[in-house]
Amino acid sequence: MAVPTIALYASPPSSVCSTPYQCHSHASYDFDLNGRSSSSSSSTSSSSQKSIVGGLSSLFSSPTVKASYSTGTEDLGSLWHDRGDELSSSFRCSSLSSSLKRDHQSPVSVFQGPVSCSTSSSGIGSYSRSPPKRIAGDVCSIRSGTGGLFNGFVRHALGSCVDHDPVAFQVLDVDSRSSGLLDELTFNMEEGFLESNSEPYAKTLLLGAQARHKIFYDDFVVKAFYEAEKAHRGQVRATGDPYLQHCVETAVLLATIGANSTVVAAGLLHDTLDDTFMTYDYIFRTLGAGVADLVEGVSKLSQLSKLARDFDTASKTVEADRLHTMFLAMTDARAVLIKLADRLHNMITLDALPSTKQQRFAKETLEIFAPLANRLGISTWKEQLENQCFKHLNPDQHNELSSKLMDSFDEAMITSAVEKLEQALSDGSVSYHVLSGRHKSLYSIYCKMLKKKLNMDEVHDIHGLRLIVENEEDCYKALQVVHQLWREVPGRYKDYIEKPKCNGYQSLHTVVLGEGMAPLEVQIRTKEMHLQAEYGFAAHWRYKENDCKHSSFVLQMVEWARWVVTWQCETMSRDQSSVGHTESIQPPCKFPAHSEDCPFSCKPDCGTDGPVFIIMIENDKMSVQEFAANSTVKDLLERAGRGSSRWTPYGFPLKEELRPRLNHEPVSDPNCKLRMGDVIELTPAIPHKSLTEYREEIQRMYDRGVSPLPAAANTVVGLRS
Ligand SMILES: Nc1nc2c(ncn2[C@@H]2O[C@H](COP(=O)(O)OP(=O)(O)OP(=O)(O)O)[C@@H](O)[C@H]2O)c(=O)[nH]1
Ligand SMILES: Nc1ncnc2c1ncn2[C@@H]1O[C@H](COP(=O)(O)OP(=O)(O)OP(=O)(O)O)[C@@H](O)[C@H]1O
Repeated sequence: MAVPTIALYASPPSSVCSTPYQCHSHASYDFDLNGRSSSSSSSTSSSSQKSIVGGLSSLFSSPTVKASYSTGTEDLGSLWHDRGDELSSSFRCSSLSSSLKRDHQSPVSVFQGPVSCSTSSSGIGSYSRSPPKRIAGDVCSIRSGTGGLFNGFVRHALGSCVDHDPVAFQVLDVDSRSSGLLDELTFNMEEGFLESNSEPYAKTLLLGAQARHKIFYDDFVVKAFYEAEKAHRGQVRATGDPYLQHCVETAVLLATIGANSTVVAAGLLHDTLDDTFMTYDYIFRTLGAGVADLVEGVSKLSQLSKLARDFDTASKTVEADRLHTMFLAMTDARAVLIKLADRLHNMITLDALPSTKQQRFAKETLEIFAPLANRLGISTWKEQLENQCFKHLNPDQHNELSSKLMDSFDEAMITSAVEKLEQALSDGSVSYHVLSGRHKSLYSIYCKMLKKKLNMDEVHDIHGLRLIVENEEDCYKALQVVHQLWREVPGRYKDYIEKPKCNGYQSLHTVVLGEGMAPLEVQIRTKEMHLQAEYGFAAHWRYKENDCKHSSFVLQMVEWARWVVTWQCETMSRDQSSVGHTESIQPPCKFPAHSEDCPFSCKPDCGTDGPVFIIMIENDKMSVQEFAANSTVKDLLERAGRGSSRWTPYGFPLKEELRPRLNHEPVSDPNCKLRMGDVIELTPAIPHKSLTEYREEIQRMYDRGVSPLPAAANTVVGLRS
């Protein structure tokens, strides 16, 4: 019997949806890696190409049959080493200065080969099925080049995958390892030594990871594992479990979404810079720049997230939004993936912490990390993060809702509905690309009930199916099949094809009474409509964040990060044993660019470099501020009311403690340009009076026997020294 498409969601991405697929050439999706639109059509090939629609949506969709990895992580019990809170609450913690340095922008490729149009024949996972009249796939092209709209962002956010020097591109990362370029840093393996000297539990942990994902057999990953073991030896989490367990679980989560060996290795070592004596240079020497840069990126994100938590910055929507953007833009987007995996495992094991800390972490996760997962399109992580937060922040509502849902929620109903619809479509000779099902997450149900003032029975999309077909005509044919198969719920049919929503969203929606008369929402759309719904201006994350006002730069930046991360995971899931891999990798489709006249498009007047977001700390308050590209420290000081004619490059305060600090170092040149993710700490306000005048005033007060005004004394920092 054919395995239903729905089963794809239960499997790791190495076997995710593999329905061969047609990725249409479409003018509005034609975009090169540097953001330049072009009207050339995609190249085609008859060979199997992973479905952009099926693959991209299924890779990160919530599992219909519960994902196996979530059970795995929970099985391992509760681990928590509350590093965040052990750091000094001041931003002057020692690791910050190292993690915030402005170098090491290593051009590490996200991909493992040159960008080209050649066709990969691999990637047909074991869960592929044969839908009626399957539609053949073709391959989309992508061009490399330099310059263009997104360069500024892309360089920061995506590493070299957009530094498209095609020559450099070919020698980076895993290919470079295999071609021997980095021989001296990699496989003079002391692995045997490490292994024989490791703690006994280490072997068990490694075997456990290998049982869950084959990437843990990769020599490079095994080497990283033993390095992590060595670095964290003796460290325990709050539960008394070895710290290494957390590193392994983080790496398993990454492997499960299809991350490659570099990312998984960095996942294993993600805490080493902050929590152990391991240095950037050591990681660079033993595992290469790719891993070292990622670990450093994660460390930077951890520091910033801690700052935000300490200052409660993210509770304000605008600031939270800037933080999300900054996180995506300041570092390789893959570092964000690692940070998300780290946070997800920490949330799963949150019970080990005292309740006040549980609250703080849950709040921060809901404000920062769940939206980030949503924007990157990793909905399984987003849902798990939100559900965990919900459990800790609203335990009563969580308990009430989950016990109610026990009665109404029916996993098997979705599987069976998929099978029935599949059969009916086959009988009616309606072809389709992907048929998928999902159940709504507990937190999403809760939010919908709150927002629309509904009780649970009135939420009609707890069980949902989505059908992606070739063209509009098939949408309506499929709708008929659905309505013949199940009874329609009156008033719930919506034709967003004939009347698209104002954001351009198109789809047919209907609610029918499925098995046991439970409502079942069915969405039917073409693959172009689906691409817009996932990646374009009607993207689901924007639909969900409709109360946020984003600049078009930010919107498109998120689209880019999401698209590239998805691409990386898709391609890696096709070839998990990536070391030595030489086959060229191609993107799953062209970037879904906006049409020329699209009101949501990033207009050229945004400049090629978008805004920069920085963190400003002033008088014990932290804010995330947006500046135009090329702004300087001086601009920031002026905005903060600290502009001073004295602060020319040559007239900057001599005393270091009077100067603002940029990433922990006193600024020596006010014309220094601001960069995404910079942390600027302003010294207490410099009084307008000269220091001499202040000294004299204080001396006079002292002479009169009056103590100086506390405020004044506080502000005159120079007097303290
Ligand atoms: N990506 C994307 N999805 C959308 C958009 N609008 C609706 N959807 C999807 O379609 C589902 C149902 O939307 P509608 O039929 O408009 O229903 P509604 O008015 O929001 O209310 P309900 O029927 O109660 O869900 C949503 O839950 C989303 O999954 C959109 O603008 N973008
Ligand atoms: N009927 C459906 N079939 C398959 N997937 C769906 C269906 N409806 C939504 N999804 C997908 O499920 C994921 C979770 O969506 P969720 O149910 O939380 O929100 P929503 O249905 O889009 O919004 P809302 O709660 O506002 O109605 C998203 O990726 C969404 O695209």
